[in-house]
Amino acid sequence: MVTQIELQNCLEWAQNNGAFIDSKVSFKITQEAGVTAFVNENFSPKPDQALIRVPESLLVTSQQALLEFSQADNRKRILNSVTQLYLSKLKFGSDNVHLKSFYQPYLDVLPLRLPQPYFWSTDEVMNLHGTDVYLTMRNTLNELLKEWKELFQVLSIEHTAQDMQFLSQFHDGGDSAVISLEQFSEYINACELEALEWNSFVGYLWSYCIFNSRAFPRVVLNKADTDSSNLNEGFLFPIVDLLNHKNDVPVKWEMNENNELCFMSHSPVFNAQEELFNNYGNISNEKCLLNYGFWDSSNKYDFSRLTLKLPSTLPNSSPIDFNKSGNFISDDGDTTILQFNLRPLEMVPPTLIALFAHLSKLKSEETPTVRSVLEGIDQLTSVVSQRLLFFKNFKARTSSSQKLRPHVIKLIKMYYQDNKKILNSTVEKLSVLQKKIFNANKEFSLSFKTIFKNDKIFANSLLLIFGAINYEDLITKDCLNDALLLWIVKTINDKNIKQDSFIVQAFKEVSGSIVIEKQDVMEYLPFYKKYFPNLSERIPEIYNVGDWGIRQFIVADTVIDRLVWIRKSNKEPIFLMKKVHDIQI
Ligand SMILES: C[S@@+](CC[C@H](N)C(=O)[O-])C[C@H]1O[C@@H](n2cnc3c(N)ncnc32)[C@H](O)[C@@H]1O
Repeated sequence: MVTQIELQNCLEWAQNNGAFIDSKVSFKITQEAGVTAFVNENFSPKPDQALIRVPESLLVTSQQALLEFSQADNRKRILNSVTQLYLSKLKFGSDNVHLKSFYQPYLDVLPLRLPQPYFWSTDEVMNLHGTDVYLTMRNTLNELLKEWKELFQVLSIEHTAQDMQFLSQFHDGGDSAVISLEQFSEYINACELEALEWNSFVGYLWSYCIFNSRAFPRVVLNKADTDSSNLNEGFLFPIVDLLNHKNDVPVKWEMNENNELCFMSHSPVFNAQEELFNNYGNISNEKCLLNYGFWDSSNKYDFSRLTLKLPSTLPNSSPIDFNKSGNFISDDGDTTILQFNLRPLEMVPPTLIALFAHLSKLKSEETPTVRSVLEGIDQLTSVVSQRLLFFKNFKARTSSSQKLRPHVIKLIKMYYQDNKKILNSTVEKLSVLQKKIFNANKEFSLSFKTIFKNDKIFANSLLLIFGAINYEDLITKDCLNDALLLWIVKTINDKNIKQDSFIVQAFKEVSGSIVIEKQDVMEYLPFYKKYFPNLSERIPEIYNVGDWGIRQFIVADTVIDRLVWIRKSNKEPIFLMKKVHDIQI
């Protein structure tokens, strides 16, 4: 941890070199967040009152980096990488690095041991296995390794012996292999931070993490050369980078006419001893963890990610443009990966509902229908519930040799708990949405439970056939589908039933278009023989009125496919009129 003396030296260095720090602001070192800024007295900042001003000459930018690595030749694409390498050289290199002695007091307050999970022990990292954070870390490290190798090639820098040995484990030196997070983690942990060489991969990773957690975007410097290609270019802003983060805190960073970069807080009032925060952007906890190594359980910008791997044909056939909606991640020709953010304070993303309604569509449905949407919500609920189970079943694990550090276990537990909370609330939201859609379409529905209650003669016949005393018995005796088939054919044969009933209409439609092959008949024969001619003889007042031929049952089964939605929560079959349901995306 940074010491009080190092912090003091850095503040003095900045002030001796023209920085202004308002006397109402002081810095302390805390157990929870390292260096932390506080206000000393109650006050209300005036609009545009700079609490901190730092001359441009104190910033660490790509300009200084290019003086050290002139071979990089101002290539915009790699400017951040060059600055990161420069930072590694400043921190871990010898004294003759450009401006090293000047920046030394600042370099001393950049913590060597970082809280980001890239620097956790292998056992700690393995507790994230199966999460999105785990995948992101693996991908980031693989990308970073490639970026670092390319940079070294451009700058003709040699790798350290330790890095060479690490890379030699992989065929073609890790160029095309995907290195596992476990392998990376073991390697990172094997490197001693105090003895890092500036050109080591772990040195570059340290620098990347410092940059990721402390850099500011170049656009705030108001430089005329700012164009779209260097919007991502960053620089280090000593002193202001000692402020911790809080979402929604109103702050401003601005260059003044004296070429000083200013930090303004637009909070209306401060109380003495209150923390003075910066705002790194309203960020989710996943980003807080990966980029900064902390977690805030009250973060309203938090979300849980739902990653779906689908055969490419499925999303491709849907009318939704997932690229435009921002859900598209990748497609290798066979599999498409889509990602959806589930946010506690927002509704379930309509594109996600629309996708599942599309996946639940029948061939006979050209557009999403009430049935396909309700069915889609059921399917989506299953997927979310499965993910929920993963987060619920988490137990911190460790190999016998390594101890998990308590503050890391706390972070990991918060990660699992908060994801669990979001997924739980998503399941609830889906249930509420499903009820809302169902209730809005109630007049176009008919539940089999109601049919059973109202059609006494039919219900009595089921007592004789299945021994079902009540509706629930049909479920326990597993004869609900047979009962449905019998009821549909009975309804069609009933002269008193309105011919415009949607069930009769659907039956007629199917009956008029269906082509029945011999093998269909063979398939239905066991079912048919189970009941006929027996039923026509035992209960002729129902089962000997009209047409009870096998064809009727084949048609009735297709009618069930098209109209019946089986509510997942209680397995209740409900007839739904075929009706378009628009989802506003
Ligand atoms: C830009 S630095 C801020 C100065 C930092 N406290 C230090 O000791 O150097 C960002 C780092 O500060 C810590 N940090 C920032 N905001 C925090 C917060 N709200 N809670 C806990 N730690 C925080 C994290 O370690 C993060 O990586």
